[in-house]
Amino acid sequence: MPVESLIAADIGNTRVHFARFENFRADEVTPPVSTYSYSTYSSDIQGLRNWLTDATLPWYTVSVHRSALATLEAFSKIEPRVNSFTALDHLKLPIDIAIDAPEKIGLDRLAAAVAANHMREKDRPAIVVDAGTAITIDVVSAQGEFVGGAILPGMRTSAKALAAQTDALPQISIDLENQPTAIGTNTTQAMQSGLFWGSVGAVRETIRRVSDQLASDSPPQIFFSGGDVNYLAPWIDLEIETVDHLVLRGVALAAQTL
Ligand SMILES: Nc1ncnc2c1ncn2[C@@H]1O[C@H](COP(=O)(O)OP(=O)(O)O)[C@@H](O)[C@H]1O
Ligand SMILES: CC(C)(COP(=O)(O)O)[C@@H](O)C(=O)NCCC(=O)O
Ligand SMILES: [K+]
Repeated sequence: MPVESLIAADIGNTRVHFARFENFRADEVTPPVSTYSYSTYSSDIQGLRNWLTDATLPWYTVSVHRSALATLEAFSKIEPRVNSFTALDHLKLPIDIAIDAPEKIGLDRLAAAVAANHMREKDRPAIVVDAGTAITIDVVSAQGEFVGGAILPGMRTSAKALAAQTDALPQISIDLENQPTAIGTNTTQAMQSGLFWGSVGAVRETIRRVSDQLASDSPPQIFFSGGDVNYLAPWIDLEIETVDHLVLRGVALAAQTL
């Protein structure tokens, strides 16, 4: 039976994203009617309560952060507007998985792949880029199997690593709104340049290598999503499709199959 109205949650390492879907249709991968997010570390449950409507709905989640999942699950037990709470695992996500240890795959990666698999043109493989705490670049084959991908640090994660691993480099804030000058004339600018343009180049090169390895008859369709997508995507110089809430849409699709 289709689950037309539901709450989907994507519990990431920086933010937890929620979406309410109404009149969800799998054939259209209907976008959410409303979204909310809180920090993974502070879990603003009161803000979540305020965001909820009066409707009592079933909840479905994917998580890559255990304590934030535990916090949300505890909330679900005391909140009357949570009808049911399903933490999806790889067996409940509707996609064939062709990797070494399917139970170890990040469920956000898998949920995004579910959505991309649904949205891609038949016979074209999909490459799914999700830019958050980590940047993940994953592949759905032309046959619709999740076949693996690549994981690299997100820009803020790389910035933290530079500050932590050196004596002299400061912790810098990453200004994603303004693209940095390539030739930095001070330490902060130099770090900003390397982090930003390095990430752009890393993503582009990885997509190129992945495409080469796929060697598919039809070119892969490239989907971009995640909190930092709007900063990264304009610089990739490839035909890409930016999709809001790809992981959450994958969760909503999975709910239809349970
Ligand atoms: N310290 C921070 N302060 C403000 N925003 C941040 C900070 N760290 C990350 N962000 C933003 O939070 C968002 C996290 O992206 P998201 O896709 O939700 O990642 P994840 O799934 O890893 O939690 C990004 O837009 C990122 O730029
Ligand atoms: C790679 C990730 C850390 C990305 O997390 P995110 O940036 O969305 O917070 C997450 O998908 C994860 O914990 N994966 C587990 C290992 C794997 O996917 O192979
Ligand atoms: K990510």
